[in-house]
Amino acid sequence: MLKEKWDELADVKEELAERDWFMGTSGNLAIKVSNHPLQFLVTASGKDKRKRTRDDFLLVDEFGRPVEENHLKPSAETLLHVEIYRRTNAGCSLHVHTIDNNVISEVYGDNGEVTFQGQELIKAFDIWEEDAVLKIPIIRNYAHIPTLADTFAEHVTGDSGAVLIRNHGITVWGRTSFEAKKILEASEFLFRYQLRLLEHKPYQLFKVV
Ligand SMILES: CSCCC(=O)C(=O)COP(=O)(O)O
Ligand SMILES: [Zn+2]
Repeated sequence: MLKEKWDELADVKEELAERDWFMGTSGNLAIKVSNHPLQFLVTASGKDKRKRTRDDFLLVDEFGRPVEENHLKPSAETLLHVEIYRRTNAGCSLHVHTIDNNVISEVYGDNGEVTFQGQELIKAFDIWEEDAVLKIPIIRNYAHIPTLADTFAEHVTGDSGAVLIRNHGITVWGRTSFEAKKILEASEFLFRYQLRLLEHKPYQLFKVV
């Protein structure tokens, strides 16, 4: 099981690396290994996530502490992943910093959320109604990680979802790694679309949906 989950997360990491979503060692990924006790694999802190090595991940418990003595440190943002696995049935959580998610988070940061409507890719969030509205929350980037995790946790209300951290990045989660990746890719598509749209229709910024 552990080996299977390790390989699954390593494959996701490789795919996100191909998209160049781990600039400057940023980003962290996690995958649940067991429910009782709650244990998940998380990326080791400060690594170049474009490389595939035997030190890429370590197993942590429900508090984000390494399960075994280890020379590796869990991601500095492990507590955000902890909140996801404690509160939901998610199986995988992904955090990346991109230019698009940072710019979107700054443009709409004062609103506390960014809203999308009338875009086909909203369906990737399992929202199928014709005029459905997708809201992605934007939270403040607290340097104190327990405070960041507490603020983040307020928005972790379902087994899949996405939260932007202002001028920092996005964290998404899903029941499976496939679902988490789908939500991440769809979010980044929507962010790029919205930013491109603003170049052509700047007044869209003030449109209330
Ligand atoms: C160098 S990026 C700053 C830390 C961060 O936001 C991040 O995503 C990576 O931290 P980690 O400890 O998971 O490597
Ligand atoms: Zn980060």
